[in-house]
Amino acid sequence: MSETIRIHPLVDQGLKASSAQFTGGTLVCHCTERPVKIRISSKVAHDHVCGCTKCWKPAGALFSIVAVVPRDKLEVIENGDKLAIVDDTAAIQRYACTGCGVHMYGRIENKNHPFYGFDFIHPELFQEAGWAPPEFAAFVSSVIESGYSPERMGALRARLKELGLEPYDCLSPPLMDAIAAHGAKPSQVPPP
Ligand SMILES: N[C@@H](CCC(=O)N[C@@H](CS)C(=O)NCC(=O)O)C(=O)O
Ligand SMILES: [Zn+2]
Ligand SMILES: [Zn+2]
Repeated sequence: MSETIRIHPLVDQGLKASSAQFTGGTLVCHCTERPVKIRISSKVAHDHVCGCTKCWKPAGALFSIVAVVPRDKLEVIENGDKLAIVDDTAAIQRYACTGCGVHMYGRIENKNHPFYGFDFIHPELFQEAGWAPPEFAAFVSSVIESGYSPERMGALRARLKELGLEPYDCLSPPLMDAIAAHGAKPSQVPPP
């Protein structure tokens, strides 16, 4: 009997469709008292599951769900005094709630970073439904760093494909191309 591989509770039963009406909403942390609330006035883009050790995931999940929004479309609206940066040396400064530990958003302050201008959020924290579901799986091999058995990686990648989440060990090819294009020097290769 094949064992069930749990990716994330919102992914394991199949992905929920996005709604054309979704244009943003409110992210809420897990605190029962004085929850942190963040207003997002935008759709989410590049939603994906991430297997890296740095992204916040709920208990029991192997992957996080992460998407981006323009940084000027994100506003902390309640209890922002509870937020603290997890690691201020990381490229993405992740703001976590000091009450419940949930990461509310990640921000890039380096203006030369290819993704400067975008904040990283966990759309499962939206009060509202309808956000675009994950499109691919990033940093898949990184789950081994969290203790996942290397022998089970074949089954894990097969399960991700079954869910429609193509597995990559870094980001997806279009995002990797965007990063490379950002760092490209004037043309040293013949044009196509
Ligand atoms: N293998 C590493 C990968 C960490 C990593 O590079 N994470 C990516 C995806 S979230 C990233 O962009 N990190 C930038 C940062 O964390 O500041 C781990 O699992 O800790
Ligand atoms: Zn909290
Ligand atoms: Zn990550």
